[in-house]
Amino acid sequence: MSLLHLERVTRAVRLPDDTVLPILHDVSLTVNPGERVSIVGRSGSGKSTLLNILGLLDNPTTGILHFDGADVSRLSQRRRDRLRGDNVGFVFQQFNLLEGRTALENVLMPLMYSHGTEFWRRTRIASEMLERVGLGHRLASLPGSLSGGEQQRVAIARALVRRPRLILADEPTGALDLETGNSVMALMDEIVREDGASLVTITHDAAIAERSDRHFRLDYGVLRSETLVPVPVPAAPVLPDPPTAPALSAAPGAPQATEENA
Ligand SMILES: Nc1ncnc2c1ncn2[C@@H]1O[C@H](COP(=O)(O)OP(=O)(O)OP(=O)(O)O)[C@@H](O)[C@H]1O
Repeated sequence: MSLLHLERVTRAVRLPDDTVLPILHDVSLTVNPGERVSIVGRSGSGKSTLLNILGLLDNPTTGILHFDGADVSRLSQRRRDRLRGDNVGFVFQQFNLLEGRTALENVLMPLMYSHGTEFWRRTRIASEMLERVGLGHRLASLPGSLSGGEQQRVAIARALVRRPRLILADEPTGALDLETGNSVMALMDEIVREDGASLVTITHDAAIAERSDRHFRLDYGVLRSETLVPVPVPAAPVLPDPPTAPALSAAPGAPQATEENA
């Protein structure tokens, strides 16, 4: 059974002048357990609107949205919130960590809504998750004292600490340099794979999109499946052959070896 299933989903908003602005048009998408999907699209194409629907934060205006076989539109707000809390983790471009709280306290946050053993063992679970992202030695650090890559690793630990079945990543490398972004994505991929979760990544970056199993493009609210052309690896520069003769004697104007100066 699919984890997430959208069929002919539309989303429109009513503007203050009472006109209706359509944002998403007949979006159909199925995400299977363990699958990694990327969505690219220009600014204003409707990515955040779609992400809010995928993450059960917002309802479609029309169309079908099923999560793990359940028709989300039929659920009460309380049950939908619980379904989201138990099953969905979010990773954002700007990390969205609580500034006055330590790394450990940030990762503990989602566990405050857990139940039973998960709740009682929460400090240990959060510490282990921070160890898993390589930050076991920074439990007491405040976000402001961590680098961008470290902050995103805390955010990943927070998103994954309840072992969600779906992770939604919105431009997860957007605030990081290329190298840090790649290592953060590699880490997230690894944990997502180990936990068997599904990952939906929204990105502008073709190299990040390439990591996914299936690729989509959102254009003016229309979602299309896409075949990615691999990002070309720049060719190594061609270096001139090293000089074979001693440079000094070959250079114009260089003193010639004579009997006097030899
Ligand atoms: N509540 C709203 N009221 C009015 N317009 C809205 C509302 N929500 C979204 N829009 C409009 O719908 C379009 C899509 O917005 P959305 O935020 O989903 O785009 P996006 O692809 O995430 O953009 P970006 O990459 O710039 O964040 C935009 O033109 C936006 O102004």
